[in-house]
Formats: sequence, structure tokens, C-alpha cells
Amino acid sequence: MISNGNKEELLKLDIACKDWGFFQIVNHGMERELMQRLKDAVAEFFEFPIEEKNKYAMPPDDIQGYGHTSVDWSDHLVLIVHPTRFRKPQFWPENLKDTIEEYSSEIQRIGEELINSLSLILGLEKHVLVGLHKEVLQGFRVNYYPPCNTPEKVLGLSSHSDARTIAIVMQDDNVTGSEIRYKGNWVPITPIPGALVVNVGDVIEILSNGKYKSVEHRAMENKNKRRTTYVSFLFPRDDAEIEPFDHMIVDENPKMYKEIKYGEYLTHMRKRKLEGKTHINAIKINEWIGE
Ligand SMILES: O=C(O)CCC(=O)C(=O)O
Ligand SMILES: [Fe+2]
Repeated sequence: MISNGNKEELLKLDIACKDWGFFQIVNHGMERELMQRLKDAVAEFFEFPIEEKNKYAMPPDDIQGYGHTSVDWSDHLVLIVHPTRFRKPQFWPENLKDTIEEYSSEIQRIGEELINSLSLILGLEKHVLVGLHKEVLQGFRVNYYPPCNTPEKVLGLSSHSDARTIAIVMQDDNVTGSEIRYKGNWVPITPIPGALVVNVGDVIEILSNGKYKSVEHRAMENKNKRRTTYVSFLFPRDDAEIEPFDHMIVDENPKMYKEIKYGEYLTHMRKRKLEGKTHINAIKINEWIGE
């Protein structure tokens, strides 16, 4: 893991965020046993009969709970896990709650360390970025992709960029499916056992005035194998103001994005379907099509 302040590691992080927007971390300090425990408990949950899973069903006007994507071939469970006052315990499956609690507190530690490193590569003091969040919120989303007879005809999850600060993803070890768009091609992310995949979200792209990219990604289906991904999103409080840092705006790279309250950005994004980078493009200067 990037130890804060280690110049060589920070340089690697800078390159990864500029070129790819994605990287994998290995020495993150999360116990392999805890990672496996979460995988086992989630597998148990998705194998429950539908009536059992529907006890946690996402109501039409909510973003938390168990549900299905409308156009894609996957199910999900979505929870806000941090801070605790935003939790809705009615959506926390009984067999998962203790493990999610433990896993998400490790993710909070790892995620805040990563945000501190991003603060440093953005040329700021270590804690500036966390401060700008007002509070670092954490969402947890499990994506469950069942085996599919016609994997070439449907997607597990349509192409999108994440509207968050960063996403930290645990994948299955032996199944592929995640792909990122790199120089016009779709590149699979090969799982490294025990590693966590990290990707830069729209918030970092906006704050860095486009230097670090929130890269488009999608999930493919597999014919004979199911696949599960465990995605933790870190993001600012709704009232945090998001706009490019002054020092990232230079003559060769004029200000690319308008200032926006994070909550407003999310509201605007939720009105649109998942489609590449349309949300962030909408707040680009000269392209604003919001309210
Ligand atoms: O499951 C994957 O491979 C990607 C999931 C993802 O991008 C998301 O949930 O935002
Ligand atoms: Fe994503």
C-alpha cells in the first residue's frame, strides 16, 4: 500500500491516476480471512430464495436495499454504511451485517489513506482532501452476475464512470468480467488474489481539473460462471462544494468544470441512465445541461 509520503509510491500513483484511472493495491492490511468471510456470507445471501431476499427489497423511492438493474443482467445489494446515522438497518441482511460492519471499517481506513495520498499528489497538504469532503461517506454495493447463456448479447453492468471520489473493489479470484476503457479499447482487469481494485471517480476528475481520469468501465457476463463484485464507494457529504482547485487551472488547461454542490451533482446524475461519462460531461463548462 502507498505509505503516505513515500515519493516513489506517490509517483506511481500519479501515473496510474493520469493514464489509467485504475490500479490494484496489495499491501492494504485487510486480512484475507475477512475478505473470504464476506465473500462466503454474500454467496449465502444470493442463494437464499427470492422471498427471503425480497425482505430487503429496495423501495422504488430509495437507493438502498436489494434490487435488480433495469437493463443489465445483474442483481445488487446497496447500503450506505458510513457514517452510521445514514444507515437503514431494515436493508441489512441478518447473515451479513456483522461481516459488512467489519469489512467496511477496514475499507474506511484504507480509503481515507488513499484519499490522503491523492491529496499529496494533487499538491495539497495530506488532510485537505478529506476536509473538503466534510465527512467521508461510504456506500457498499454488491453486484451479483448470474451465469448467462448469451453473454455476447447482454452486459452485466453498462458502461459508466463512478460519480464518487474513489471506488474500492474486491473481485472474485478466478472469474473475469470487469473491463475498463483505455485508449478506445476495452481492457479486462485480471484479478490478483487478495488485491483490491481502486478507481478514481468523477469527484477527483473535477477537483484535478481533468488531470486524473474517472475512467469508463463495465461488467461482462460469463456463460457458465457466476461472478460477484464487492464495491465500496467513498464520497463527500451533499453540502461539500466541488470544483477544480485553483492551482490545477493553468493557461494550457483552463477551468473545465463548474462549481457544484456534491448533492446536486448526484441528483442530476440519478436522473440519467448509466451511459459512459454523460454525467461529468454535463457539468463541463459550455456543456451545462442541468437545472
Ligand atoms: O462489477 C464490476 O465489475 C464493476 C462494478 C461497478 O463498476 C460498480 O458497481 O460501479
Ligand atoms: Fe463502477
